[in-house]
Amino acid sequence: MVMTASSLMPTVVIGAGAWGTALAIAMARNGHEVRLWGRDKEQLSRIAAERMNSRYLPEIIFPDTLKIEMDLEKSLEKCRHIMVSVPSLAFSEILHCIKPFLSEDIPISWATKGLTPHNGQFLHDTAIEILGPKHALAVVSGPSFAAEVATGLPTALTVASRDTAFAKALASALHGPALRAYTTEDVLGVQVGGTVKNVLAIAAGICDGLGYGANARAALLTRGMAEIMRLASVLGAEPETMFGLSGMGDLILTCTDNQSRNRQLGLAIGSGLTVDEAVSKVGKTVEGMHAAREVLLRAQQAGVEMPIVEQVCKILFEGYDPRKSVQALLCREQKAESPVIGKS
Ligand SMILES: NC(=O)C1=CN([C@@H]2O[C@H](COP(=O)(O)OP(=O)(O)OC[C@H]3O[C@@H](n4cnc5c(N)ncnc54)[C@H](O)[C@@H]3O)[C@@H](O)[C@H]2O)C=CC1
Ligand SMILES: O=C(CO)COP(=O)(O)O
Repeated sequence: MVMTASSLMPTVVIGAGAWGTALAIAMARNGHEVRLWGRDKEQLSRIAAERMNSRYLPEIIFPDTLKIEMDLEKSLEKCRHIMVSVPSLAFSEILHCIKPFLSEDIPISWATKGLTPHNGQFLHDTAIEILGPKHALAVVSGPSFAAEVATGLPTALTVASRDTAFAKALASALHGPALRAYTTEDVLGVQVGGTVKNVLAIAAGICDGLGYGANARAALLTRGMAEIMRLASVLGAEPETMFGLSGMGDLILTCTDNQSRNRQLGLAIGSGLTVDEAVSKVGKTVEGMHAAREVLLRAQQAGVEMPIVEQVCKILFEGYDPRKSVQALLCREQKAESPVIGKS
């Protein structure tokens, strides 16, 4: 059977946070039958009664084709596609939880950005390890704040899958008057960009919180991009992907706009709060905080220098003074500017 947007319906979106809800709304606005499930039953009942997710996306009324699903097991029996949108910390737990109810022809996508905690795996590898090799898998990524997508502001996304039919069908399910969805086969590249940019957004927030100005921010973004490129190329991703929506696009968005929770954390640290105080001030999902150490470890294993990521780790986990970290970056050995492979 040819895979189309309609053949992916009903889709069950797992994770009724900001992004899961926004993606469910986007597909439902295109007339697709979508079910939204979250682990908090009380919150789900409230969403069902109000026809909106007032905690994360207030005032956005759900389209009629978006239904709330209280019983995950039952919804999995009927669905034709599952989209996971929980934080990376919960990703493998969710896959273990749904696995017993899945047949192998059900395609799975996720919008989670980050790595699997403790082993630092990319989520695609974790998905294969848990679910086996038979499911079609896709990653949704790109510069996309949930609130703007839910409001219907213009946005472009990338759908990455080794299964081109699935990528096209999912892109078409998401594609609407204000949402443009592109496809790529570079699953690894899309995951590298979406993961590392969160760590760099913390760095950009710190830099701005310290009041270091626009020149410093531009330098940080550019050198941060060089770090992404180096890691991506050593891991085997396509360099072009880094210049696309899921790489440079998301790096620019997250490092420069205060809607980013990663940037918010950095801003709070840069303005003088301790890391613990900053975490509780932001009080939301901050993926870069979880990914930073794992990204650095991967870079070290691959022999890639990522000085900005390294300083972010020192600030987050070793109590380094952010001013001293910036100083350490500025004091690095003088060298030719080179964002290319193998150089630093
Ligand atoms: N918010 C945004 O604009 C965007 C978010 N993302 C990514 O999407 C992922 C989810 O982020 P958000 O929706 O923003 O987070 P959120 O904090 O708004 O919501 C997360 C949801 O996951 C649920 N959850 C947490 N642990 C769970 C578990 N063990 N089992 C089931 N549900 C669990 C929470 O109850 C909550 O409903 C993250 O990886 C984030 O980087 C990607 C693009 C845009
Ligand atoms: O990934 C995002 C936008 O593309 C959301 O960024 P934050 O998690 O930093 O809010």
